[in-house]
Amino acid sequence: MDVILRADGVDLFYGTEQAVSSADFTLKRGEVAAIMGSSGSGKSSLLYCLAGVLPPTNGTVTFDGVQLSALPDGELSALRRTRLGFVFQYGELLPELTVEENAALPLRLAGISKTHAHAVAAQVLGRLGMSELLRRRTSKLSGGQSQRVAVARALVHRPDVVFADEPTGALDSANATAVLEEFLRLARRQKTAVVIVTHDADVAARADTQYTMSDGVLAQRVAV
Ligand SMILES: Nc1ncnc2c1ncn2[C@@H]1O[C@H](COP(=O)(O)OP(=O)(O)OP(=O)(O)O)[C@@H](O)[C@H]1O
Repeated sequence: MDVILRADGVDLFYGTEQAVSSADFTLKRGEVAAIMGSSGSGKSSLLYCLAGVLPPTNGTVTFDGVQLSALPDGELSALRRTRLGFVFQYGELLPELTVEENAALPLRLAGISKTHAHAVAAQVLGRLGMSELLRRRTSKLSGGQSQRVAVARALVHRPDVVFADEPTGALDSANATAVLEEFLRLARRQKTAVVIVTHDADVAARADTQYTMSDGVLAQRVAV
C-alpha cells in the first residue's frame, strides 16, 4: 500500500482545551481527501498537525515513513518547503511581489532559475484563470484572486501532499471548480495527494474520501 501520510492517535490541546481527539488518518499517494465539519470542530487544528506545523500533544504523524515530530527543526522546514504545499486560511502572500513572483516562490527557493520558475508559475496560474494578472502586485488583488495565487503557489513545486484550508471559500462556483479541477488534475497526473478542509459539500463530493469532524473527533464518511 502506497501510504504517503498517516496519523495515529493524534490529540491536540491548546492549554486545557482539546481541539483534536485520537485522530487516525491515512492518505495514499494521489488520494484527494476532504474534511468537513462545523466551525470550531477542530479541522484546521488537525490540518496543522498533519502538515507538521503544530506538533501533536499525543500520537504521531508520519510522512513517507518519517515521523515529523522527531525531525530537527531545520529538516522539518526543508521537508515542508520541498515536499509539501499549503493553502492556509489567512493570507500568506507577499504583498510587494507580483502574482507571478508569489506563485513562483517555492521554485525560486529551490534554486530554479527565474525564467523557468516564472514559466511554470504562469502555466498553473493560467489554468486558474489568472493569466491577465501575472504582473500585478498581490496587495492589489481581490480575496478570490489572492486565494487562487495561494493555490498556484502551493502546487508549482509538485509537492507530495498539499494541505488546503478552505481553498475555495472566497471563490464563486466557476473559480471554485477551477481550483478543484487543478487539485484533481495533479492528483491524477503526478500522484500529488491533497487534504482539503471545506464547508462546500460539492467540493467534498468530488474527493476520493470524505471525513467529518465533530468536537475534535474525526470520522470517515462511508459512501452509500
Ligand atoms: N491558537 C489557539 N489557541 C487556543 N484555542 C484555539 C486556537 N486555535 C483554535 N482554538 C480552538 O480550538 C477549537 C478548534 O478550532 P479550529 O480552528 O481547529 O476549528 P475549525 O473546525 O477549523 O473551525 P473553522 O471552520 O471555523 O475554521 C476551537 O474551539 C477553537 O476555539
